[in-house]
Amino acid sequence: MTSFIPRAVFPAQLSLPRSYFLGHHAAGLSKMKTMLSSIDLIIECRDYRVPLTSRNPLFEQSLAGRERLVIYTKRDLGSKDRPSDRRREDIVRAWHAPHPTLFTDHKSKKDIKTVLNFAKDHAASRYSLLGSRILVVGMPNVGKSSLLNALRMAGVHKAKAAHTGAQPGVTRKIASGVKIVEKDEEKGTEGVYLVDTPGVFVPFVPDAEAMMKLALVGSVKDTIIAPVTLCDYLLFHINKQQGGETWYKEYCEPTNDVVEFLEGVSQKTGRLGKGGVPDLDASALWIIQRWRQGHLGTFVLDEVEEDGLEKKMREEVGKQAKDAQRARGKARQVEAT
Ligand SMILES: Nc1nc2c(ncn2[C@@H]2O[C@H](COP(=O)(O)OP(=O)(O)OP(=O)(O)O)[C@@H](O)[C@H]2O)c(=O)[nH]1
Repeated sequence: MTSFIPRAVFPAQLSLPRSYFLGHHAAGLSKMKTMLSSIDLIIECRDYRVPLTSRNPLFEQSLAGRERLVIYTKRDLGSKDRPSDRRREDIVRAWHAPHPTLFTDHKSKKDIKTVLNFAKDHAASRYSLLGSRILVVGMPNVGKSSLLNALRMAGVHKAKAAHTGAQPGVTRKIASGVKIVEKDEEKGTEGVYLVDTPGVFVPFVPDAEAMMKLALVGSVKDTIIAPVTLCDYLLFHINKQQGGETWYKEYCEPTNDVVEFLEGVSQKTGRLGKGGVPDLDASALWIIQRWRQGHLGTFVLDEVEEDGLEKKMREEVGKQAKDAQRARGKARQVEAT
């Protein structure tokens, strides 16, 4: 029996859209900037599965110089607490130093308690008559509202205050602060309030692969990239994981062919169109959702290396320089006409 060899590279996707910066992203960001003077701490949420691709230079520029806690959400979808997971987390922590970094699963009481304690200690370290105000920012669908709800439940035992959903763009407006820690008269501390914000997408996605990663983790609406293409990219990643080809054995033999894979899924799950023809789009969307719920392996899509963040920042600077050069060129053309 020949052993299965996964694809080493994913074919270039030249026609894929590479922008998703919407009106409410821009509006949310400008509103955030106007609020900064009344904010004591920023919690920047990032998706655990894309620690590099989810870096948003807009937050770096707008929130620079502010105290920040970086939280990697959805840890349950990317980690199994293997030594390799912990090594990766150490690298990511070092990237953000001196900003502190935490990793959370919104359903883990322990993780939520850690964030809550951080917020309490931070508030206690600086007295403010109005209480401490924390702004929660991050890419669309990263789990900001879920984190807020979990902190509120753990801190003041109150039910959901923010709407959550599986597609990006659920939060469209900046709400008023939601209490997560009560005022404590004995300790002389005021309450802690969290301000939820709309997700803000990156202004420019460097390549098609980054766009597919952001779409897979749910930062981009599912209508933007063809489901079969996205599922093919997911299959590529599943096959790269140790033993990944066995995770879909109920649908088909190990394969690098997305159509063969999706035909197996269609047959097995009854996703068939007229005349029993496999419905590949519906099967692809279903598989992507299964992965997002943690049913098809838990792994990270980005390569995490010690100098990874530095490389990514150099790319961003290079891109900004190119944009500036292009803008100067255009300005010269206009002047000459
Ligand atoms: N498995 C898992 N799912 C999570 C976690 N946090 C959030 N989610 C899910 O991710 C989806 C998006 O969560 P939201 O809290 O609505 O995300 P958001 O960042 O507020 O989204 P926008 O309003 O689009 O900016 C929901 O389906 C949540 O249930 C987590 O830690 N683990």
